[in-house]
Formats: sequence, C-alpha cells, structure tokens
Amino acid sequence: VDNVQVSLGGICQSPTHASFPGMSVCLSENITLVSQYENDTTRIPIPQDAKQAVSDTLDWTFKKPCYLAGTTEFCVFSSPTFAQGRGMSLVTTAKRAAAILALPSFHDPELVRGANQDLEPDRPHVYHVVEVPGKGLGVVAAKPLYRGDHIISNTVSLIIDYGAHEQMPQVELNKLMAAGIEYLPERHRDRMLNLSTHNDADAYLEKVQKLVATNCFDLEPIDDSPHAMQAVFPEISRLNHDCRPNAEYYFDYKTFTHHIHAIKPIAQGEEITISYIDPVETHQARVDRVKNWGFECSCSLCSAEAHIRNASDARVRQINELRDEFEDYTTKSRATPQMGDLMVSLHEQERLIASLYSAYTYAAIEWNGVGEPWVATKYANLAVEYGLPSVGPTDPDVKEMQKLLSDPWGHWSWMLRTKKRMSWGKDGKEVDGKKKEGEDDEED
Ligand SMILES: C[S@@+](CC[C@H](N)C(=O)[O-])C[C@H]1O[C@@H](n2cnc3c(N)ncnc32)[C@H](O)[C@@H]1O
Repeated sequence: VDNVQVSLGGICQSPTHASFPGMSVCLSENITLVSQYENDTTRIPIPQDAKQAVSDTLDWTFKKPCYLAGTTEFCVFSSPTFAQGRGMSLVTTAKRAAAILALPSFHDPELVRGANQDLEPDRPHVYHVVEVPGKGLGVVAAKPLYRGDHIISNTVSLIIDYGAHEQMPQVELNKLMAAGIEYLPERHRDRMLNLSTHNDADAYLEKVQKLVATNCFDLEPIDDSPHAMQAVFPEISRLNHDCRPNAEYYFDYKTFTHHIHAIKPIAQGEEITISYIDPVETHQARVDRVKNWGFECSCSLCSAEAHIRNASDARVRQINELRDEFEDYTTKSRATPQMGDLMVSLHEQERLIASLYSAYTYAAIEWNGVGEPWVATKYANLAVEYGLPSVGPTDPDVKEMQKLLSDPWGHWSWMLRTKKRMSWGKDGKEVDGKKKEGEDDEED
C-alpha cells in the first residue's frame, strides 16, 4: 500500500520566488536565435528556423531555442497541434522530449478528445470563474455537485524540467519558458498569459517566471531522469486553496491530462477548492507552506479558535503515527484492525476527505490480515469509491482494493498479520516488507 503523502503529482513544492543556483552556463549554437530576446519586455518572437521540416514521422513542430548548461542542453519543444489543436510546450532535454513524444496520447488523438472543455463550447460547464473576495479569481459550482462528479480536465500546456531549474540561471530559463508559451495557439497562449502572478511583475520575463511559479503542479519523472517536472494547466489554475478542500486532482500520465473531481457535495454557487499542500500537517506547518503562494491561509480550519486547532493538530500527529504502524509489515508493527477503524474515524473528524481512501485501504488490509473478509470488503469498497475521484482509476491503492474485493482470501493481505504474529510460514522466519503478489501460502 503506497504512502499517501502528496509530494509529486501535487502542486509545486517550491513554488514561488525560490532562488535557483546559477551554474556556469554556455549558450548552445542557437545563441543567435535567443539573443533577440535580451531586451524584450513584451512578447517573445518565434525564432525563424525553429519550425521543423514537415515529415511523416511524428515529431515536435518546434525544437528551439536551446541553452547548454554544463554538458546538458535544454531546449523548447512544442506541438501546437496536440490535443485537437490546443497545443503543448516543454522545456527539457531531447531525451525526455522523445520519451514524452512516445506517450500514447501523441499517437492516438482519441485518447485526449474532449479532455479540454474550452474546445467544446457547446458542452455545459459545471463551473464559473468569478472574482472571489481576497483571493483574486476563483472557481464556483454552476450547479449542485456530488461526490465523484467531474469538474474540469486539462491536457498539459507547459512542462518545465526541474533539471533546467537546477542547472540554468533563472533569467535564461525564463526565456525558454516564454518561448514555450509563445508557441501555443493564440487562445491558449492568451489564457496562459492571463494567469495570476500573485503580485505585479515589472518585466515580461519576470511575469512568465511568476505565473509558472504561482500556477504549477509537480509531475513525477516519466523516464529514467531523476528530475521531476513542473506543469501548468490554465483553467485548473483558477482553483484557490483550502486546507480542507471539496475537490481533488490527479494526473493521468497516459493522456497527460489533469483531472479535477468533487470529493464531497458542493452547493451551486459555492467555491470549488483544492489543497496546494499536504493537508495532513499541523496548523503552523500548513500556514508556513501556504505562504509560498504569498497569502495567509484563511480557510475554516486555519482560522478556527486555538483550542479547535490544537485538537486538530493532535489528530494529525496521531494519523501520521498510525501510518507508520500500517506501513510496517514486520512482526514489530503494532497495527490492528481497530487501529484501522481509528484511522478512518480520525480522517472523518479531520475532514480529510481527499485521503480518506487511504484510511479505508489501511483498514481493509488490517481486517483481512486477521481473517475478517466481510469487514475488509466493506472498507475495500469504500476505498475504491473514495479513491476514484481523489486519485483516479490507475492509482496502486485503488487497484489493490479492487483485487481484494474480487478475492479477499486470495489477496496477499489475507491472514498476513496473524501469520506474522503466530510465526506461520517460511519456517517461522520473519519476512520484511509486505507480502508480494503471487508469494505462496503453502504453510496455511
Ligand atoms: C493558482 S492561483 C489561483 C487562482 C487565482 N486566484 C487567480 O486569480 O487566478 C494561486 C494564487 O491565488 C491566490 N489564492 C489562492 N488561494 C487563496 C486563498 N485561500 N486565499 C487567498 N488567496 C488565494 C493567491 O494569490 C495565489 O498566489
């Protein structure tokens, strides 16, 4: 069972005004193409020879400008035709650009048909973008929404390799990001350029830097590169933060699409929110993290009275302690089914709806681990129901719970804790880590 803490796949972890170490950087042979940007404070012209010759092989339409950072060259790659002409751009290495180009959504346009509502003006939107006092723009429900209802999806618009952040001076990276935005088709580009920068920017490139920092999400590497990626999705970026949100997001790597679903009932006209941070943190930690986006968190939990906040902090600490026990599959673990029930209850008390699926998952595993298939089945069903809108159908926990549902007795968790504690199996030897699928149960 995967640890549920959000790191990658979440909102950018170091979003605003971070200082990136400037390494010595040499311009690649494309210096003449980018030098024209030096004093440009408005828009970035497309380099004359950036467009590739049209060929039968699927390729990026634009592959320049580039910068050589040490021995690594980072370029802008762009496909204005991606996702029915919505377009996408990357700032990354040629190797990673090739890995992304190999993804199914580039070869089968049907996979991303209908992913972006702006391409389907006749489809009724379930949300409106409005001015929200004290928050700039925000998203409100256009009709009553129920748990699991789909709200917005966006294919990725701009991706920036964290390797570029590490290895390029910020000012050079800003130019590449600006070129990536420039390549997007006009309507899409305008939406990107209208995104919030939280506060004013004096120059165009500073504006590009701030809008990426304010609106990006983190994506895991899709190749053998150690570097994660930042991604921007213009419509989804209008969602404001709440530590106890009513919507959750997940990224589908197959289609390169970000999805937002309601995780609880939302009334017509109510603001739709997501959490920018790991919400299973204490009050002070949350307040500090949210400051990265330049605002003081005023959500209901952060503005609660001190004694309410303190009780919440105690529950959050207990959730984190219990998680360590559930993740320990050795005989040292103190995890019991009743602790699984407690985990569920603590999540409910804390209004941690987005990660409730993980509490149900732990409870299902623990009940199955002592040979109680029907209680395990109840929790596994709940894990799937709550997991689908929160983490999506390809999430490992959701898939594991679907397996448990189809055959609790054949699942790796069946009687696992009992066997461990009674030293059954494997000559009584303790096996570290959880039991792997297909491992035999010959001593049962
Ligand atoms: C990703 S944008 C969200 C959309 C933004 N409000 C807009 O006008 O486009 C993030 C920025 O929105 C504002 N914001 C988001 N959540 C907020 C909140 N709970 N309270 C105040 N400002 C918030 C902050 O300025 C933050 O830097």
